[in-house]
Amino acid sequence: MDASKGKGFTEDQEALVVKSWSAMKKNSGELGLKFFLKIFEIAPSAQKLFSFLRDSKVPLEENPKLKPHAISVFVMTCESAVQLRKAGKVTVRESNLKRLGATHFKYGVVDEHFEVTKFALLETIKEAVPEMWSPAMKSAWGEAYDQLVAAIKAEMKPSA
Ligand code: HEM
Repeated sequence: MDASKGKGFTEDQEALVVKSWSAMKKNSGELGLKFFLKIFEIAPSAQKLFSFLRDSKVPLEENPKLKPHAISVFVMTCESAVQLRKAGKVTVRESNLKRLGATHFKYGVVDEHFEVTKFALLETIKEAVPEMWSPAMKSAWGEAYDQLVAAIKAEMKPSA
């Protein structure tokens, strides 16, 4: 293992993330919903951040806009695992990263929300692929998520 490469993110770690995501992909809608319900169970106040939940009369679990955000978190964390191994850093296109930073800043997302979301993400994966789950898989997803969040946070400032 060469720690100077990929901030220590190894081929094995990338493979663990990619393998589990391939197994989960077909159920991503259902998983995405479960994932966000977990976040709101731990941190009910996080619901207030989402304009489409605030202004909506349909029950939370029926809101059609919730799944896409949940799936974005899964997909982008998985992509960040691939990038970490290949490039040693998260390489979401800069314009996208700037937009993501600005959006999350604007909606008032804070460190605690990212923490709760990490916990819920790992729990969701553990329940989705129990036969694959391992401490190594947990730390691979956790690290890919942390690095992605660090890149988003670095751009969390008002948009120009
Ligand atoms: C790795 C972590 C995350 C990723 C990849 C992510 C991704 C995204 C994406 C792609 C959007 C669409 C808007 C845009 O592209 O600018 C978005 C919007 C948003 N995200 Fe996230 N997000 C993450 C974490 C979080 C967390 C932890 C929260 C709060 C619990 C959150 C709350 C929001 C809100 C409130 C919006 C705006 C939704 C609206 O239109 O009302 N995000 N996010």
